[in-house]
Amino acid sequence: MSIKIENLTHIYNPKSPFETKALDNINLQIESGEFIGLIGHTGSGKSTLIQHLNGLLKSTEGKVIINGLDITNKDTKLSDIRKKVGLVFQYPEYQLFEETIFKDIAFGPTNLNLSEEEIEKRVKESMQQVNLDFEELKDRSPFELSGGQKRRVAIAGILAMKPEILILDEPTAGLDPKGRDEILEQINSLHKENNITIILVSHSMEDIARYVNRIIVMHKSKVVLTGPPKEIFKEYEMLEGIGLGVPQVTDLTKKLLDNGIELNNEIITVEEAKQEILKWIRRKNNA
Ligand SMILES: Nc1ncnc2c1ncn2[C@@H]1O[C@H](COP(=O)(O)OP(=O)(O)OP(=O)(O)O)[C@@H](O)[C@H]1O
Repeated sequence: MSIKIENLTHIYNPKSPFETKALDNINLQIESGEFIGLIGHTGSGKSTLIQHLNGLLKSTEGKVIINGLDITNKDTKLSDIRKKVGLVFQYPEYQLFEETIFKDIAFGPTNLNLSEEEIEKRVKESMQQVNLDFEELKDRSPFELSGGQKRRVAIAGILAMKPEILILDEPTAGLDPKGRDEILEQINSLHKENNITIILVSHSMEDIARYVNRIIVMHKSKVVLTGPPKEIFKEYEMLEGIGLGVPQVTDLTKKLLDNGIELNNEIITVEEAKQEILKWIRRKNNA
């Protein structure tokens, strides 16, 4: 499913002393199957933007078009859109409420009036997708789980709706490095295996650089950069200027380059850096 955003502006508390323009004339096109990293400093407008993608917020001006359908049009049935656009909020584990993990994940599919067999199939599948053991966990309370496991239950609940667009707002917030890597790997597999459109909201360039096809950078309610990670990281000074920076390994490479060590300046993973440095050492030894 594709997303087109045209001249989207959102003002909170208009015409009051608390008026805030959270989105200022946003224009974006996201193609079906893209894996997007949406990044920006706190308060830049990321959460406001994603809430427009399934009609949770109403635009002050502008349009949001999902697969050709204008969801800002008052005649569009938002319930149909919400079945296809799955939104995982920040700290989704706080929204778990059922007495068993099965019931929690089955909540969305049950509301779709699916058969019991289909609901069970979807709960099993979505638990597998986030690496949770169905037999071991289905009858347990979600509240007995660790923070990372609770988050996976919450994500499984959205996956069980079989969304065609999956939006995750800071899915790694508050997790330890291992938990962060696991969640990101699972999201990456979901993208590879199902080719759904994914939008991953993050503060961290490190988190998204390895996985996404394209980065959208927001700053002060506007989209200021968009492109593949390697292109975005060339805008080093601008990213520093808006408090985002680049992944540490890209930063290190730049510093080595500035000091006369000839490396490819498009490095975004530790593995790429390792290979480039080894090549440089070999060149040096052969000279
Ligand atoms: N419900 C609201 N009412 C009034 N102002 C709001 C509301 N939600 C957000 N804002 C304001 O809109 C601006 C954008 O906020 P938003 O939450 O979209 O940013 P963000 O980039 O998602 O930030 P974070 O990374 O901290 O989640 C901020 O100035 C914020 O204070």
